[in-house]
Amino acid sequence: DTGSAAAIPVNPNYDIAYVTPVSIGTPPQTLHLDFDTGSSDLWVFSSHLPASQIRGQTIYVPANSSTAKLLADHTWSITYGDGSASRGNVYVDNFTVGGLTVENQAVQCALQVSTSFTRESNIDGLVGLGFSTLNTVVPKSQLTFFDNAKPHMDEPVFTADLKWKSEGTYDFGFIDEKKYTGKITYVPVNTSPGYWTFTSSGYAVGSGNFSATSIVGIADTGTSLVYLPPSILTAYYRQVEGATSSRTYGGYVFPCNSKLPSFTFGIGEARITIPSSYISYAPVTAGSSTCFGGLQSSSSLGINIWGDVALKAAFVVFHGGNPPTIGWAKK
Ligand SMILES: CC[C@H](C)[C@H](NC(=O)[C@H](C)NC(=O)[C@@H](CCSC)NC[C@@H](N)Cc1ccccc1)C(=O)O
Repeated sequence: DTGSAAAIPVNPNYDIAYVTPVSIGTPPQTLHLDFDTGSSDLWVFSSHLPASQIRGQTIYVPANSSTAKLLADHTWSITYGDGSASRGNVYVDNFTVGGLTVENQAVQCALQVSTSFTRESNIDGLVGLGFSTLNTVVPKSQLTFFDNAKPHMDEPVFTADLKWKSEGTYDFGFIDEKKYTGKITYVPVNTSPGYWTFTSSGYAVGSGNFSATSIVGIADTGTSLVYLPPSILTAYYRQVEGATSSRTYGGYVFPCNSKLPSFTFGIGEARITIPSSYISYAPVTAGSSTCFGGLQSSSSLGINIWGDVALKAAFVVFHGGNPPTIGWAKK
């Protein structure tokens, strides 16, 4: 089997996150979920949520699905790096993404979501595509959609073709040669942290020379920005007129009309270049002439994150073989 579905920016002006339409249950209920390689819970806004926590999201109503079954006495509770959180109970139901169906997929129904989820009216939940060891369901942890679908897939892979301010694609079970140029460079993945953790071979700022240095980080489709060690940030923003690290805004900001260099990172011998337009991320507040950078420091996270700002500069293959690997290509 294979599947292919759109990755749609939730906001027309800034790539805060991408959502993908999925069908759950019988008759199918369509929700728009944030496919997130940085976590492993599939959870949805549901009919169990208090109305006060719903602001325009589409909810999953298990009672309206003839194939929904409660997973009795199972609960979940998750927290994310940005401090957001959610928790609830668990059903299993039919789950379809772009024509690829998994029966008896664990669908975690929210009974409580934190305010940042309530505020994001275009995200109806998350589909965790990390390793199932990260799943928070107790007493028995559940498998991700990818782990459930893998045995039925033509190939045990999914690919991310995210795009700057436009609609991209997630493909499941096949690699679409039309979506990239040149060759795909695969590097090993360390699965023990539960994320798609890999080592980049170094970086370059603009047209400067390449600095060969190992950068261990995670490929996280559910994180908007790129978070890297402070020394790399200093090297980058030193080249940006008026750039400062702002305590007020919690990161590097600069005048929106400043000229920004591109940023290149290494995947083995290969090089992926993030255009400067991706790094001038957004005004700090609507209409401001001060912009927030798409590259920020990872020092407060304790982990480097290659989020959407980097992923949308490439075609990325999440290969779930034995052992798993991650592949990067230009496009
Ligand atoms: C503070 C929580 C720490 C980071 C840790 N949680 C995690 O690692 C979870 C699974 N993953 C995440 O918090 C991050 C990876 C960060 S590593 C510090 N990825 C998922 C996140 N972008 C999902 C999201 C999407 C939209 C809106 C908000 C959040 C834990 O539970 O211990």
